[in-house]
Amino acid sequence: MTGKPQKPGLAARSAAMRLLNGVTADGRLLSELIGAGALAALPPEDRARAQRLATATLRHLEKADRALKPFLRKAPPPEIRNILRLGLVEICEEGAASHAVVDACVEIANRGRRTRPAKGLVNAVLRKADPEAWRTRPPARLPRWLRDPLVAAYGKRGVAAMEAAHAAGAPLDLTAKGDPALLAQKLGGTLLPTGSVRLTDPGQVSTLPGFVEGEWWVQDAAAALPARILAPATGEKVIDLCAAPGGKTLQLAAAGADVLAVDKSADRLTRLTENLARTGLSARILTADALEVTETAPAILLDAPCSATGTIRRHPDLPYAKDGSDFAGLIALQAQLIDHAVTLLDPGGRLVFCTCSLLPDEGEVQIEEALARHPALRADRDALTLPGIYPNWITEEGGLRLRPDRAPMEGGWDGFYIACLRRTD
Ligand SMILES: C[S@@+](CC[C@H](N)C(=O)[O-])C[C@H]1O[C@@H](n2cnc3c(N)ncnc32)[C@H](O)[C@@H]1O
Repeated sequence: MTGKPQKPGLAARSAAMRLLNGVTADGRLLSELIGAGALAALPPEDRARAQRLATATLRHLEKADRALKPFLRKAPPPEIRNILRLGLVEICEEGAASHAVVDACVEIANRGRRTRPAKGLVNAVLRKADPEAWRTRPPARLPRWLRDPLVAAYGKRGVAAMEAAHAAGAPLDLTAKGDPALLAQKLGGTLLPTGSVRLTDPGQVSTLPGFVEGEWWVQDAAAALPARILAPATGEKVIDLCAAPGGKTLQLAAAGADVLAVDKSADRLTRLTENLARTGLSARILTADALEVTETAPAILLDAPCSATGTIRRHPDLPYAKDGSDFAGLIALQAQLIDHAVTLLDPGGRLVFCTCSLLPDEGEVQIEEALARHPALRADRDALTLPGIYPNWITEEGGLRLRPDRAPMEGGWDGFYIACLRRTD
């Protein structure tokens, strides 16, 4: 071995910095960066630590920028700003020992040609980190490109409440293959009124009892609702048009439906196949563009590709990796998929449309326009009446609006929009 031994925690912090730069400078999602091997060279504990640090920094990014502003005469270059953000969040939010974080951040700055000149600044600023003052600051605001349309839809107070929910993060929700009450008991979790099992401090998911045996799968409580709303009868044929990686397919199969799971991504369908194998459930799988499906069914689920803005509390990188420029294409595709799904519905059949989005263009507006285009469809409000769902969450056009700040139970849920459309001709 040559060279000085690495300071403890430095490898994880350096990797977290690379993740942070990849999101904020290159517009890549954490999942893409990690999937492409960004953490592959690290031992498992450093990998977990790097991911946790990068995620925490992104979750509190705008709050960190506001806290740093008084100490900076001018905006620092992006890489230095990210070192400051990371250090501040680790001290103030993660409760790490200040001197260790300052030393590590100075060392990280010292290692880069472009960041070296700023190591004195990093040292001086991070020494002033004040966890007490941090606690009194409001949560991170969303970037303007996303905040503006959300304020237009939900008002400033609504968006501030969502931002508080994003800052709080998310618990782990599971869907049981069998009896959820028994699963809640077995894992010491809480059974939510909607039927999901919630764990607040789960540790590593794959080591929880029943994972290997396929007794449950990870699925946010909001994401578990579309299949419950579709409520297939035993043996009923259901087409799941955008199915992978398969959380909803598993629910439909567990309910005894005869499921055709369609997705155009072969890679994502591999995960669906693995999930079916682990849980011992079955579905027919079709790798295809949903727009080319010709089979018909009395029940169709369309979990359309969308902005995923409802999942920010789990994926705080999203507001920084994206800028909304690809959303118009997604919104147009959603409308096309709805129109095609309607042609596959048997007379009297039902189509459940959903998106994990907070944007009305991918929910309320989409369904309002679909109802105008298809006079034979009606929105089935009764299908949305489930335990744990408040009547005032039902929207004017007859859909269900779920928001991260809107939940009676401890811990909130993801943002989602769900509507059940029935063919009346
Ligand atoms: C929101 S995800 C589905 C999540 C899934 N329903 C679940 O519960 O695990 C959207 C899916 O739509 C798929 N997709 C996008 N465009 C498609 C198309 N034209 N035809 C079929 N699948 C499509 C994507 O590959 C992605 O897997």
